[in-house]
Amino acid sequence: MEVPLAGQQGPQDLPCLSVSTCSSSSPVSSAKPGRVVGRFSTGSGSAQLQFPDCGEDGSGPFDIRSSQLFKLGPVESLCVSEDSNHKRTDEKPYSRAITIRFRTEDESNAFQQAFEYWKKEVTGAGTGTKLENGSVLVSKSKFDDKIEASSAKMYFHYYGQLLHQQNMLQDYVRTGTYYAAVIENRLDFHDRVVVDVGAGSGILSLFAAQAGARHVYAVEASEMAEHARRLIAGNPLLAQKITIVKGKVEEVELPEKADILISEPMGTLLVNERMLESYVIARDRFLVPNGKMFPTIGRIHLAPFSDEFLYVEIANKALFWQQQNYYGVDLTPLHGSAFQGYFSQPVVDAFDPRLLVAPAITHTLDFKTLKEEELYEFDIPLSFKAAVGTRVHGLACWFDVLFDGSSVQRWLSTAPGAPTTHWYQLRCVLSQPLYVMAGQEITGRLHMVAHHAQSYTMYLTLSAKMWGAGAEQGGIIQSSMGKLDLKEPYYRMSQPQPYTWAQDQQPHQLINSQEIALQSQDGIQQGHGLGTQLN
Ligand SMILES: C[S@@+](CC[C@H](N)C(=O)[O-])C[C@H]1O[C@@H](n2cnc3c(N)ncnc32)[C@H](O)[C@@H]1O
Repeated sequence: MEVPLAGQQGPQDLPCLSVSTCSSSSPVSSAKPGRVVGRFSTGSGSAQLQFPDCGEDGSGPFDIRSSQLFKLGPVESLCVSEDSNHKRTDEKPYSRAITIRFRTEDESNAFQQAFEYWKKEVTGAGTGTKLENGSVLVSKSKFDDKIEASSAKMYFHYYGQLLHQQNMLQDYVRTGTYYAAVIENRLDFHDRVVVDVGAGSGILSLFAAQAGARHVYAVEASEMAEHARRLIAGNPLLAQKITIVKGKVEEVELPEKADILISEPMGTLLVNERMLESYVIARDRFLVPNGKMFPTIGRIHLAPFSDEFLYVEIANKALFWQQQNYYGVDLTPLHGSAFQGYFSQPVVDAFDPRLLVAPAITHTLDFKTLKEEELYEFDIPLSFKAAVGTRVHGLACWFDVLFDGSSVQRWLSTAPGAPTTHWYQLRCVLSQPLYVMAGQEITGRLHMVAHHAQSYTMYLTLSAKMWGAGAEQGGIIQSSMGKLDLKEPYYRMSQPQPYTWAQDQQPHQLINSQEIALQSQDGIQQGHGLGTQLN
């Protein structure tokens, strides 16, 4: 049903079936039972919603700027409003609520759209403040301040499509681990208020409801919120416990605080997409002090690797630009840039852990205490001891997250060698490899700087110290640097995987010999991580 959008000043009437206050289940008095009109208008300098057919007993007027409309079901909504007489700070600020019933789902959707229109366009809420002279002072949300509008548009468009939600749902390592973490820790959910941060299809909200949550607020900014609404309505035993709230966690208001947050905010290398920042903002906005977070901590693991085949593959991509007679044109002036360009792409694929040259180091992010700003720019100092003598081609990275439940602690791991997830692993390949001897120290730094396109620029330095005769004179003999864009990964999953491993082969044996055999690895599904693909 199309909503006839109101002009800035003209009132807009929309039909409802009945209105009841939340303190009583009986409808508030109406002139003609079964014929109630919800009127959106501007009055006393602000946008209001009222029900002129009803009496004064709690049905309005509502100041739309400080009100929220939640869909309780296909033909039922809840309108909660901040009480303007509210003085005490120790009470929940929303103290007035009505339930609105509609004859049809179309009427309900039209009302919802009108509410959102009046909130955004007429009051300027969410995008700015309406000044007395009628102009709007734009004060964007924390999300809009950090993220380019074009990036956000593409991002939420991507997640608004079922096929991409399906890709995540079909990662059974991921979804199965979430399910186990929730159901095995049902004590943490039973009779608790839950907020699902970035609910997508609503799957985690449904898990939380299965675990006995008292109520779940499923916050989702993309159009997927509409699909989630339908999915949840189609599971009626759980639906009554779940409210979909369409909007960004940085902007929406909820009627109560959460005892526990659940979310899947992890991107490639954990931090891609910058959704961890939204998770932390949701914690500060919605979680009770000492409330639980699922996941609770995240860890990035990093180790040097040796992969001659991968290195040659990347270096060879730029060979095209070495042609001196491409239809009579010399392409070589661009060879250097193309070469650097290919090495600026982190490689996403599943690799054999025996390519690692040293035990991994770990960088931990504690979601319960992490500050949002700490994710804008951070440094991971690197220090390894090579287990073998080999060429080091770069840094391999993966992550895991912990669900620190009261009953069971569960890890979701994306490590090489562990069951493959849609995140795979990530490798930063250096254009200048280092040669190391067994036992040699490799040091360096990974400096991560967030950018406005919901990702990071990665600055990697690796150095190998002097080794053997004359080493006591000190000094670093080799150093290699790379600048990579986490938003522009090279998805290599569909490429032939180069290594075959004999059953009895020990780690690093092949690294020493650098024997390379071709093996096609069909059937690996393309993953996603922000860039051309997400998460
Ligand atoms: C990785 S998906 C996870 C979806 C779902 N929770 C699941 O586990 O299948 C992240 C979801 O969060 C949503 N999202 C990302 N940032 C958000 C924000 N700031 N506010 C609300 N939703 C957000 C995206 O649109 C996307 O649907």
